[in-house]
Amino acid sequence: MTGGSALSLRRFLRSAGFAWAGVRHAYRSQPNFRIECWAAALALSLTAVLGAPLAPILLTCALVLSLELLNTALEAVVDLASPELHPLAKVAKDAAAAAVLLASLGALGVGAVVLGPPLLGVLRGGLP
Ligand SMILES: Nc1ncnc2c1ncn2[C@@H]1O[C@H](COP(=O)(O)OP(=O)(O)OP(=O)(O)O)[C@@H](O)[C@H]1O
Repeated sequence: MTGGSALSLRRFLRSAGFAWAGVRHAYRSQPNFRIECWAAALALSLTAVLGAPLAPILLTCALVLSLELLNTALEAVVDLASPELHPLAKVAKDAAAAAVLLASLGALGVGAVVLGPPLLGVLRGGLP
């Protein structure tokens, strides 16, 4: 490994460590993020057990969790910039919360379309 690529790997691992700290902070401080993590784990387990297509479920889980992390980041920035009540702070927080809600509703739809039929099949007869 050349000196340059060793340096890039170290930089990548350092950045990944910061990102992991963000995930741990969100998991500790945001009840909604905890629920979404466990819902994603459940959806991915069901996908594996039922032999359903993985890609749409994986992408949907990543979308919801990423938006919740961005919502957490935005809340922190808004609280830092505007600790007092301000109409623009409310717009920012509510719009970010709406993005998470919209993605979560979409995830429910994707889950129903992708996992619904094989789940019904199992409930009617046995594993596929
Ligand atoms: N600085 C502020 N100025 C104006 N409105 C705010 C401000 N901070 C929060 N709000 C509004 O008050 C309501 C509740 O805000 P809060 O921060 O408790 O959000 P939340 O939805 O409970 O999210 P979380 O529980 O993840 O912090 C939201 O409508 C939000 O937009």
